[in-house]
Amino acid sequence: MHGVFLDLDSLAPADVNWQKLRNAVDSADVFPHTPAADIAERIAGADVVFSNKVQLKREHFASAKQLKLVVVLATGTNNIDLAAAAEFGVTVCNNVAYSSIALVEHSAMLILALMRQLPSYHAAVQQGQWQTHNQFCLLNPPIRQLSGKTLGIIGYGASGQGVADFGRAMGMNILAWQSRPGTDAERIPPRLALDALLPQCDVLSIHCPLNEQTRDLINFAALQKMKPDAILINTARGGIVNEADLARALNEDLIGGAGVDVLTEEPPRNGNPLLSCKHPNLIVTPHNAWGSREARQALIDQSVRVVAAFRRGEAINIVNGC
Ligand SMILES: NC(=O)c1ccc[n+]([C@@H]2O[C@H](COP(=O)([O-])OP(=O)(O)OC[C@H]3O[C@@H](n4cnc5c(N)ncnc54)[C@H](O)[C@@H]3O)[C@@H](O)[C@H]2O)c1
Ligand SMILES: O=C(O)[C@H](O)CO
Repeated sequence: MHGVFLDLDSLAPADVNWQKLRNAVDSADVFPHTPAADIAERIAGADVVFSNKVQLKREHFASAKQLKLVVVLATGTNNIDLAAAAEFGVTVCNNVAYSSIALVEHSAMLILALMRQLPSYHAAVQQGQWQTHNQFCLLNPPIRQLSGKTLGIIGYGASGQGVADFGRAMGMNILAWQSRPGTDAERIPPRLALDALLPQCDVLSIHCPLNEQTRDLINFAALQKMKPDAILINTARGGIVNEADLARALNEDLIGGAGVDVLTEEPPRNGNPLLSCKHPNLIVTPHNAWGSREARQALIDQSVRVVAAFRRGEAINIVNGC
């Protein structure tokens, strides 16, 4: 079985044991990254393709005659044409819950930083405002506690449940919006329609996949329904939140702040409304919520199991029903 790694460097492989995944196939071509124009040629002789964020489209599945398996080195599979893969008999598997702890820690960091106005206070100290103040402390803009506030979760899967647990530990009330009914074991909190959820949230955290149902889910109309001091967190995918609408909502003080780890274009070579937005309570991180060393190793370990299960004829983590 011949494997092709299209974007190994996206895993920052230097401090993890990725060779065990290389050894899960009989032979391999390993590319640190792959420009779109080179994909077809590189995967032409592959039985298995490993991709984190390289986009695999219909034309690639049509031309890669030997391809049997795509292992997405991520949870999100929005970079893969899943229907086309199924049409050409290619199984697509992802990695589940490997980064939940990292995601929860990153989301918690953003929630706390924004509720406590960390960007403004950091800037104030750097600009010398504390040094020249007539009191011993700075208390403007207002600092808010989490206890007693309402945390809304969109997408109550691995990371959504983990962020809900963090919220409960902080004394928050949890509400969730989820596309499917949950099991008792998942302890899904009251499920509300999105329109009913939005006005109640002090913090809204997004944890659903990007797909045709969730694209632009949080648009200007949705943002207008939120509390004027609400905090929006998106560690899921760019495109679920309309970025121009979010920048406008921040500029017009319709919400109190936002923490965003993901953008529609990554890296954002062509600019982005959120990168030019100067709102004092906006934090943008470079899609690295998942990226702890522990999570990257867990991703590799799980991918080894995915390949081994496929080779045994007992595929796991299938996302395209094939
Ligand atoms: N920023 C990062 O570093 C990072 C890391 C891991 C995952 N992610 C993204 O976060 C997403 C969630 O990750 P996860 O591990 O919690 O995945 P998960 O599959 O465990 O949970 C996703 C949940 O969303 C629900 N859902 C699906 N469609 C929905 C819809 N239309 N409306 C509401 N809920 C819907 C699913 O039923 C599921 O419960 C991934 O799809 C991925 O795109 C980002
Ligand atoms: O979906 C994921 O797992 C993250 O975006 C990291 O690739």
